[in-house]
Amino acid sequence: MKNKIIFIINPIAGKGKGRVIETEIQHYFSQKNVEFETFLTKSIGHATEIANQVLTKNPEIIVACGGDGTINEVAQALVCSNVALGIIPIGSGNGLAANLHIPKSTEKAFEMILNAKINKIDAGKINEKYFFSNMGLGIDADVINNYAQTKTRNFLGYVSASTKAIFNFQPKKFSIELDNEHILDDDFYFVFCSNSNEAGYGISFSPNAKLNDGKLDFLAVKKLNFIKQIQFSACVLGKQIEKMNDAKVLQVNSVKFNSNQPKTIAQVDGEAVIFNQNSIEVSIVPNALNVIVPN
Ligand SMILES: Nc1ncnc2c1ncn2[C@@H]1O[C@H](COP(=O)(O)OP(=O)(O)OP(=O)(O)O)[C@@H](O)[C@H]1O
Repeated sequence: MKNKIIFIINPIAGKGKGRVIETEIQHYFSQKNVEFETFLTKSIGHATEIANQVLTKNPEIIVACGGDGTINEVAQALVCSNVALGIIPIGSGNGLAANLHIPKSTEKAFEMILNAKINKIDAGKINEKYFFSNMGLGIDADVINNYAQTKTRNFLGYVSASTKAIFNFQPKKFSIELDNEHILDDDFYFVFCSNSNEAGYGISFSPNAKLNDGKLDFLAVKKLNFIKQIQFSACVLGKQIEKMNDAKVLQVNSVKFNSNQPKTIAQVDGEAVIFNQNSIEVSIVPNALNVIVPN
């Protein structure tokens, strides 16, 4: 019998898929020659707690069943360990899973876990917290904070959260240091660091990002008028953001953000995070995580 596979399932992820996946896992894996266990998350942060607890049982693989938020919580515990992260993408956006080409079909994703082909990917670090897909402090952070307060966890929920964010948006004042040198001091519409080339729903603010290049893809866009905001959206949808004159696109190792506000509203892997600090440091940890990928 192969070593243990642990499944950590977010029952509220996606469009209710989290509620049925446990039965599918039990049905599929009980027919295979593997030892496995399933756990359901109860609240925000619980997936990290479970992952830390089950690491003491020396599992071979811990599988996050959910979206980018659940993957982030499970992977926090696996950074720089030998345990591989598996992903069953049942979230609503599934940005990281899309970049890794993880099958959307549950059965194909199960097969992938059994094949256990492992690649190393980098992790981003924002202060003491890891991210694997992206983080942002601009209008995206407002969208995600609005989304966190809605009950509609699907694309329509993002549309409604985005509309609210656009109409209420106040530019964010930051002083930005890139690789301890470049200084940008301005009011920003968008400030973003990415490890992955997809943010979810096929949308990308960093189409050239690679998960294993040891670099962060940085994007900053100064405050924009309404027409330019439409131009920004068109460039993002066309994956041509570097062609926009107002956009600064760079690959870096580290970024420091300073603001004159006592707290900083961020989105980290699509989840709302509030830092009670005005100084945010972002860096990259190369080859930090073993991830199961398709053959
Ligand atoms: N039982 C639970 N009740 C409420 N929230 C939960 C529960 N378990 C986990 N969560 C939280 O649900 C949030 C959303 O999870 P996740 O990102 O995996 O799904 P999603 O938002 O549908 O997918 P995506 O991020 O790909 O759009 C996470 O912040 C997670 O901490």
